[in-house]
Amino acid sequence: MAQKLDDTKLLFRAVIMGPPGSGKGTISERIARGFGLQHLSSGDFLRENIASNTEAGVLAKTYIEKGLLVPDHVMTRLLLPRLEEMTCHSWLLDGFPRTLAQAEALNSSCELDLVISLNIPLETLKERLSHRWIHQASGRVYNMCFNPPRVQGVDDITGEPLIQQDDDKPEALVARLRHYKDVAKPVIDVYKAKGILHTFSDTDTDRIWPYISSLLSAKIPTDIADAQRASTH
Ligand SMILES: Nc1nc2c(ncn2[C@@H]2O[C@H](COP(=O)(O)OP(=O)(O)OP(=O)(O)O)[C@@H](O)[C@H]2O)c(=O)[nH]1
Ligand SMILES: Nc1ncnc2c1ncn2[C@@H]1O[C@H](COP(=O)(O)OP(=O)(O)O)[C@@H](O)[C@H]1O
Repeated sequence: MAQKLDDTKLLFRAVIMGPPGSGKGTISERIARGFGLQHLSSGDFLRENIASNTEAGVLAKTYIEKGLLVPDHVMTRLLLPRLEEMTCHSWLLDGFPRTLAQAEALNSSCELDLVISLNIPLETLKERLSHRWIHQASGRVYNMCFNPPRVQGVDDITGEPLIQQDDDKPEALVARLRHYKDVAKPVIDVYKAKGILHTFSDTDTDRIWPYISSLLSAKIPTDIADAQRASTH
């Protein structure tokens, strides 16, 4: 159950996991909008740190540029203090934890209520990522078929050009997916053993979403969702 802080406030802490392209970012945005959870994306947070040249950002950049995961101690040093600042908020973590060591560090700092795991077929992932374009500065994601920008090739908010990432190319993607599976399996096993794992399998985000939405509606009382929405907007 959600952690009780005082008589009026309940907090809800969730994690969303899934391979690259599984729709974590897309679903996280819907959850943030619909249920008022603060969306915390490790990728966005790293990009912010890189853009503002923090010590951790400079270090993380050297790994990301090589297509590697950022070391666990760098990730936990970055993310855990951020979570500690959010003691009064309900949140949804996207992209963290990715490894068993990160899951253990998170475990010792807070109690999770729910883990959503997206299980999407390989062919679907390849197809989606080959159509993915992003606005690099903000991390905003588009898909030329599923959610195209209003003007082709241009970010809706800033009007700046969109780019396609090298690691969304098919050869790089297969290696990334294999790596994801190896690293994520023990993390998924931990959450399964805790009884908080919910796995969703389909080729389509729009078909998965109603199930996630009703799960969250059952777990997050309406008044809490309303209060969270009011405090995040
Ligand atoms: N065709 C199609 N595309 C989708 C669907 N759901 C998401 N997408 C698109 O697929 C791409 C990947 O979705 P994201 O939400 O970025 O996935 P992610 O899991 O956050 O990906 P990473 O950032 O690589 O971890 C984006 O271009 C989405 O717009 C869907 O149901 N159908
Ligand atoms: N929890 C994490 N542990 C290690 N590295 C991470 C983590 N989250 C993000 N990263 C690094 O940041 C990069 C960008 O992350 P993200 O935007 O989630 O994109 P993707 O899921 O496509 O790899 C990752 O490829 C990885 O190098």
